[in-house]
Amino acid sequence: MGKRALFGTTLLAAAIAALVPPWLAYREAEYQAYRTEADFALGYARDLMRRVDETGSQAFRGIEQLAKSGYPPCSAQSQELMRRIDLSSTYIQAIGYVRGGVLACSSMGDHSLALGTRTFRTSRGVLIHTEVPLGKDSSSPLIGIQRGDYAALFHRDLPLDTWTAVPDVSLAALHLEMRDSGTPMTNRGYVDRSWLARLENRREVTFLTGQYLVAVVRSDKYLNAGVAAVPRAHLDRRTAAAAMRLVPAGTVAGLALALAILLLARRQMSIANALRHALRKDEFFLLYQPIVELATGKWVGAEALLRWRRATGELIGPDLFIPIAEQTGTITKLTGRVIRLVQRDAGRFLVDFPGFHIALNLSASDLRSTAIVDLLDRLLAQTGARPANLIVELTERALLDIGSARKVISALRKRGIEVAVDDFGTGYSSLSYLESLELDYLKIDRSFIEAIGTRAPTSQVVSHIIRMADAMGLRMIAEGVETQAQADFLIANGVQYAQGWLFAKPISFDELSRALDGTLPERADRLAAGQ
Ligand SMILES: Nc1nc2c(ncn2[C@@H]2O[C@H](COP(=O)(O)O[C@H]3[C@@H](O)[C@H](n4cnc5c(=O)[nH]c(N)nc54)O[C@@H]3COP(=O)(O)O)[C@@H](O)[C@H]2O)c(=O)[nH]1
Repeated sequence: MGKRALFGTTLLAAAIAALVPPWLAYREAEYQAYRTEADFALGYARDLMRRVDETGSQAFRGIEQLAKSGYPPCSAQSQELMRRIDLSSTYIQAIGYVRGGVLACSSMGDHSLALGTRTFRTSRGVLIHTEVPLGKDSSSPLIGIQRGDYAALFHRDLPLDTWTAVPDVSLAALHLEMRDSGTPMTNRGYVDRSWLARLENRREVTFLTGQYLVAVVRSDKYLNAGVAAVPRAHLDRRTAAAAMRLVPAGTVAGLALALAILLLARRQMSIANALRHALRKDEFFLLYQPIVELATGKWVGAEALLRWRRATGELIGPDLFIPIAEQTGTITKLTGRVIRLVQRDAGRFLVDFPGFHIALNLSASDLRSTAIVDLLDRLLAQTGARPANLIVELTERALLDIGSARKVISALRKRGIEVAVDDFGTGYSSLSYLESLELDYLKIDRSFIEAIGTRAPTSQVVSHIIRMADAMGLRMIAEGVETQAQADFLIANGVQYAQGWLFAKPISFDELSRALDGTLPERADRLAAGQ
């Protein structure tokens, strides 16, 4: 990524980081306000439903008592029973005997009362008289429930009488079978009957519609539903109050995050600048970590590992600067430098040791063009080494751009330079993905080697990786071998090569060369021959 692009990306990331937390805080405020108001609405609807259910229960109990009493209708005993039922109930206003749509006698006495024409028959055979006319007044406050020959009357508003504290909340109890027509059994304020459809098969539901937050609760006992509709203004006020608490905290978090991104980017950019300076000042050098053939213990190669020593003497590890070099586009220059350092260190060493190899790490950017192949060709030409003296290590991440990777890998292998997939198992690639590439070695990541013989969840992974590499015909190099037990396990499981502190830490080329003296037959022969 170029300097400008990095700068732009950083600013964009900082802007997003600054805006997202306050936005999330506002969404959280909306959610909390909705939950609170929805809980209130549900509470009102549930309470209304409980009262309506109790009204129905009192009506049906009274009617059953009268029907089972065996007293002749409107007899003195029957009317006495009606009065007792009426007095002992909290909701019933009157209960009586119905003849031809008229309450012929009731707990109020002998005078008759027409039940009106607005009557609905439920599927359970109950008649609901939604407007029982009281005298000349057509807007009757009474509602009647009739089963068989008896009916109980109620004051329509009785189940609503406790909600004086929330006068603008609409409330209604509706019979679920009344559908499009019919008056609610009881109601206050605006209620839309179509809201019932939102219940579907649920027992209760809350939702926002138009100017209301609505709760609908179905009765457990009867075919009724209670509805409570809270005006949206309540919700808006509660959202604003919650936002006043949460958004400032979100804003602070957002600004802190944006600042952290800017500081991190500044640090990255300063390291990137320092890297460019270091390249000019030649502050890099290589260490080589031997790669051991497990069956013989022989050093058969070494991985070149880059180090940066600043003018101050400070040593910086590749874990810190390689990722930044990759992000800032300096990595191809660094790889070029590594190749020149190998050339400088090894000289004609690889001609002397044709069986020895140097492994080089490449990054994703190195694979974008075949220029890397030309650099390696030049290294071979200038050192007199054979292609088999080089192994190229590619991380799974570098292989993500499979098109470019395939092109470079193919060019390398055509020359006889072998290719290893590095840090295998740490993410990114799938088996089928790897199978589609021509590879020679699979390096088993240190994290899996560490887990050998432990109770770590990944302890079994290494066996799977070994089986998989075998099946793909790949040779294996285990990374980070630190104990003899790990080495024994790897030998027993057929892993051919390893590197790690058990055998040797990364060392300078001079140390490598000295340590190899006499250990390789080539060098021993030459020494014996006095060359
Ligand atoms: N693109 C490039 N990447 C490079 C280059 N040089 C190094 N790197 C990558 O940086 C990562 C860290 O490397 P380093 O700090 O050098 O660590 C290596 C070994 O020192 C370490 N190691 C080896 N054996 C052991 C061990 O037994 N225990 C232990 N704790 N650490 C051990 O592992 C690193 C080697 O890893 P790998 O390359 O995966 O084989 C690292 O990812 C390097 O690849 C470069 O020039 N270019």
